[in-house]
Amino acid sequence: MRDLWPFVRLFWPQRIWIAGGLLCGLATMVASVGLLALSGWFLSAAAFAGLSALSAKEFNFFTPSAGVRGFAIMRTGGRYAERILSHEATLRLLAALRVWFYRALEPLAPATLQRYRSGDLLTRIVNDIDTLDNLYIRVLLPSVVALGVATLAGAFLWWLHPSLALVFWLFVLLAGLALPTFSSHLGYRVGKVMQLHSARLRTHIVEDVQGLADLKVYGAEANHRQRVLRESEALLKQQERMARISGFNNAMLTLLSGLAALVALFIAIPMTQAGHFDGAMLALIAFGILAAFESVMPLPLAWQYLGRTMESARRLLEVIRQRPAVTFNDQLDNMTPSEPSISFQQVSFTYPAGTVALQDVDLHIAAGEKVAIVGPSGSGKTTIAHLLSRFWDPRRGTITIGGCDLRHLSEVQLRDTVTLVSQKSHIFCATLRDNLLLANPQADEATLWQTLERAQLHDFVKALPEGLDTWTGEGGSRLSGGQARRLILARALLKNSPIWILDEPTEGLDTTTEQQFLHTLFANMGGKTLVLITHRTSELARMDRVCFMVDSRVEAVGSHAELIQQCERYRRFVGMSS
Ligand SMILES: Nc1ncnc2c1ncn2[C@@H]1O[C@H](COP(=O)(O)OP(=O)(O)OP(=O)(O)O)[C@@H](O)[C@H]1O
Repeated sequence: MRDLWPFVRLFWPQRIWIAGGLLCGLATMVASVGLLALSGWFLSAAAFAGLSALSAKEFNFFTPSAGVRGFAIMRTGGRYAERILSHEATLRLLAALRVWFYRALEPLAPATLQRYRSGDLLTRIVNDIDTLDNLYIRVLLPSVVALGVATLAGAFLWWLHPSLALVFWLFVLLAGLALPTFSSHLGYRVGKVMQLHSARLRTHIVEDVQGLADLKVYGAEANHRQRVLRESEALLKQQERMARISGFNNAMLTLLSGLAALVALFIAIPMTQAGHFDGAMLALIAFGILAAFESVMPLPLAWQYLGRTMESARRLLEVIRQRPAVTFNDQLDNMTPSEPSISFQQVSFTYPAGTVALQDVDLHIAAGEKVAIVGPSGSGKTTIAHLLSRFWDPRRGTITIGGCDLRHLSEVQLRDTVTLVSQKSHIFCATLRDNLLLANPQADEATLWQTLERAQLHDFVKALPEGLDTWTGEGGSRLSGGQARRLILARALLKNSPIWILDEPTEGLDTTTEQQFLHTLFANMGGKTLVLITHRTSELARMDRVCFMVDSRVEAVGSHAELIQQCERYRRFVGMSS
């Protein structure tokens, strides 16, 4: 239950809508009970009155029929208002929950979120948050309405005779408390397991759809289909169990409401004979009890789904209670880097999984310098880019930009100073314009076209029928590799930060496109500081210096020519024999 408290706090801003929904729900139910009870009494009383001409003449038809009409109108109006208010409350709660969860996710990206599969995260954001809806619409609303109706109906029966109220409350307690407790006990585990299977099923499906091309190529579709089928069958089994519990609940509820009316009649009949009230009141009591039980009907289902709701709450909290790999202190924006120089002093870093990625790295890059970082695969090059972007902090040592420790810069300052372009840079499934404006939302039309010109994309975009409003497709799938790289470069140009880190920006491009891309890049560098991480050796002579990394350490730093002269390993790395 503790897991639900953080979510209950999110309900507070929507209290007006929630309270409105609850009040209208209660009014509707009271009107329903009143309508059925009064109608029953009216018909019976009219029948009794019709037995003699005198009593028929004296019988007041108008007040009860006005009451029946009044209750009918109140029930219809109340239901309409209740639906509107509770839908409004639910949608607002959903929006608040999604925004709250997304905000909590942001500081966890990218380091901590690597632990989760994308399908799993999607399920948490969509399904688990939807399931939390149950808390208001299926638990809170029916519970409050049932409590209100049971109190009011019981008070009325007490006024008729206390024993009638006691019988009614006894059966209400059985149906509204004992049965839900029992079914929540039965449904708790089933609900939990059901939520788990449904999350797994979605994760598998998302993953399989993403990797469908590879599954086809390797003929592994059948295996993966089996995996989805197995998960689907496991989910169906749990759904079947849940349906059986629901069926049992419904049967018990009908039995208990019938028994309550029967026992009440059993007590009330002698009272009519003793002259406590007339015979028509028997219809009012029986119909009133049956109608009041309708408010108790949704309770077992609500409690039965509580397991599912709590499992969803647990899954959401599990993600957002993770500690971010880095925390920015945005109070610290009084420190400003004096110049775009970079310094790594004795920096060591180990990934949480235990892989040592950097050891005692010392590297100093002057403002405006262009430095390539090269080395065998796994030597720690990308880790340098990630530490400079503060996706992680070093375990030991200090990284400074313009003399400021990276940990003393606010996030805004750091992002304004350093732009990271990598082969994994994401192209959003949106228009070309949206993808560009991401870097600078204020950029006007003329600036966008100038930037495209600088990135050599101008002619391509101009020839498109929809120009800047052309859709890029998922991950830029409607663009060629070279166009996608240039779009990412254009985005970096729009950002115009003084330090650029490019991690394998030409990966996957053919030599001609790569040359064109690098040409565009160098033409646009101006006085920026450039850190270029690359496997390609063709451009190294154009760089001011090269940092050669081997086994998580800096092996040598110098100009390409110097390293060729001085470092045997470097010579071998660039493919030159000594
Ligand atoms: N997120 C991560 N979690 C755990 N280990 C990681 C992670 N990223 C990288 N590593 C490990 O850290 C080491 C350095 O990786 P890094 O990506 O920095 O190397 P690299 O030189 O850029 O390699 P490549 O040239 O293949 O891209 C490798 O052994 C790698 O397996």
